[in-house]
Order: sequence, then structure tokens, then C-alpha cells
Amino acid sequence: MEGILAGCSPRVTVMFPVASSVNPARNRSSKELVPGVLLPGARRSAPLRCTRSEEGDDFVNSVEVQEWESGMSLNDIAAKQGIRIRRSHRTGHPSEGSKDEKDTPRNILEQIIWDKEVEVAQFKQTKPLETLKKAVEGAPPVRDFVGALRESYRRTGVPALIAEVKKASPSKGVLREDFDPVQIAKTYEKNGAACLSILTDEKYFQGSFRNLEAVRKAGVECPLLCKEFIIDSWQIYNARLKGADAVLLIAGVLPDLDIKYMTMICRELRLAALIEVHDEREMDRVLKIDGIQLIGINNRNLETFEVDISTTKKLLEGERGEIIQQRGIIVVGESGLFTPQDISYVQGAGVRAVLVGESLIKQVDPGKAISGLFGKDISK
Ligand SMILES: O=P(O)(O)OC[C@@H](O)[C@@H](O)c1c[nH]c2ccccc12
Repeated sequence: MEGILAGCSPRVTVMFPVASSVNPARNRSSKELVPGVLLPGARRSAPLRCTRSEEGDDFVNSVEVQEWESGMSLNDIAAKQGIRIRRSHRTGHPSEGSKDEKDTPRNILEQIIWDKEVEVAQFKQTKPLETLKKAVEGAPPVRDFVGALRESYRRTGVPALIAEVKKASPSKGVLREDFDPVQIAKTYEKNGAACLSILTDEKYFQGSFRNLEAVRKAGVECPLLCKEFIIDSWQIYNARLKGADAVLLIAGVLPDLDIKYMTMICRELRLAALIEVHDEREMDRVLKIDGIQLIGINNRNLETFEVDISTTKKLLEGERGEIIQQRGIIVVGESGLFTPQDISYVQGAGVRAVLVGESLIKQVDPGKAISGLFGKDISK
């Protein structure tokens, strides 16, 4: 199979650019995008080579690609899609004014993303993408994250639980001092969690890839979500190698083209992709992308930390909810869920799964806290 997209029907081999990093290749004309040849000096970690699929026709001719080729600034393209988070190495964001404004992150999410850029660049130097790709070929099989959610919902009649192994957060500080990720993961599993979410960001959440690996190796069977701020496809391969079955893609950070491209990589690696949205505009962008199976609605605004669980309801009302239902997309209600009333409220809005951290992890026994959260034992 040629290219990175093993699932694509091999009709035509094309080159395509990807919008998330400064790429010297973009100054070339599209005629120079020679099939089958990697552009020299391309900084993007993913290959600029792809086997076109049915959906790829649309992908390759998409407006974003044309904009990219026309030399539009990548921050401009992101801003046009309503993305407020700038990438530090991109230039020319319309709202960028003075030098100071360019050099200072405007909110915590932007700060996290700028730090992540530096971190990923360093990781890539020690472990190049090609090394990861080879290693992935021999990695153990992934577990069915989406299947586990469906099965749990069918069995219990309440939203499937993705329980989060979360030591700290930038908004709340340390949530639990005596933090043993493996023990917490095991008690979550025993008490009915369908899947687990393992935070891997070290600087802001005190998580780690060691935790992810440790939970996987400890014999926990629940599929695992790698909770990371993904800005580069290198991180997806890395997550797969460390034992993840699913990754998070945040629409408030990633332009459409990145989401499309990264979900294709996930499909190739058999990982589930949880696409996270927080407002109507992000939801509408995501609904325009084919093949999405899982959408997370984050009740927390990652720029301000405000939490409002009516966000979930608002984004599922009317036509949006209908489209989601028709396509069989599973919606995950994320953040700020504390009581059985909260769970029924989001279930009534249409969610089939919930992602919960704080309200479980802060309890003396986080596993036992699950029945308190749902108002019943969901382990049977
Ligand atoms: O602890 P809470 O409020 O139950 O939230 C869990 C989860 O939704 C939250 O950690 C989260 C949702 N999306 C994110 C993206 C990055 C970091 C963290 C998150």
C-alpha cells in the first residue's frame, strides 16, 4: 500500500500540503508538487504524499488547500475558521498588532499550545517520525474505544463513562495528592468505567506518557484515551506507541485541514479520534468533515476556564442534533459533571458518553464515587 492511508482506495497518488506548520514547500507552485516525491526541507512531520481516496477528491481541491497554496498565512487561515488560538511560529494573524502582542500568549490555551510546539520539536529531534512509524508496525493491537462506549451505553442505559486519570489542572491546581495512576485506573475499571482518559501533558496537568504506559502494562482492559494537546501528527504516532487506543483533537486549536488529515492518520493507525468542540462554530466545522465518529462537547472554555453544562445542550439542539443522530455519531459530554442530575441533563440533551475527572478523582475512593455520580452501580 502506497502512502500513509492504508484504508484509502488507491486511485490516484497526489501530493497535498498540510496547514499546521510553516512549510518552505508552500512557496512553490502547485505544479511543483510532484507525486511520490517528498518535498525537500518540508518541516511537517507527516509525509506530503497520500493515496487519494473517494473523500480525498474533495480534500485535495478544498478551499483550505487553495488558500495554503496561494501563500495565505497559516494563522490567517485558522483565524478565518474562527480559531482564536495562534501558533507562535506562524505569522500574520490579523489580530496581531505590536511585537509584544505577538510574543505574549493571550490566554492559557495559547500558552499551552506554544509550549507544546517547543516540546514536540524537541521530541522529534530525539525520535524522528520515521522511527516511530517503523515501531508502530510491531505495536500490539488497539482496543475498540468507540465499541466499548456503545456497549456500555447499551448495557447500562446511562451514558458510558470515560473516567479521567487526572492529577492536576491549570484551573484547579492539584486535585489529588496521593496519586497512583495505576491504582486509580484499576478502581475506575472495576467500578464500571467503559474507557479511561489518561492525561499526558506534564507541565500543566502533571500527567505523563509514563502513566499511560504504566496503565496499559498493568493489565487494565478498558480502551485508553491519550489526553494530550495534539498539534502535530508525530504526537499521534507517539500516542499509539505508548499504548493509546484513542486521541483527542481540539477543534479550537486545529484548522479543518489538520483535523481531516489527522483523522485519516488515526484511521490508518486504527485509533479512535475524539474531536472536541466548545461552541456552535466549532461544531459546524466538525460536522462538515466526513467520517467523524466521536464528538466531545467540552463544557469548559479552555481560554477562560468557565464551565457551563448547558453548553452541551445548546450544541445539540435543532439541526445539529439531528445530523449527529442520523450519522450515528457518539457525543461525549465533557467537564463539570458532578451529580446524577448533571448526568441525566446531558443524557437528555443527547450524549451517549461522559468524560469525568474532577468529581471522581477528588473523592477518597474514586472508584466508589462512580455509583454516586450516576446514582446507581454501573459495573454490572
Ligand atoms: O475534571 P472535569 O471537569 O470532570 O473535566 C474532565 C475533562 O473533560 C477535562 O479534563 C478536559 C476536557 N477537554 C480537555 C482538553 C485538555 C485538557 C483537559 C480537558
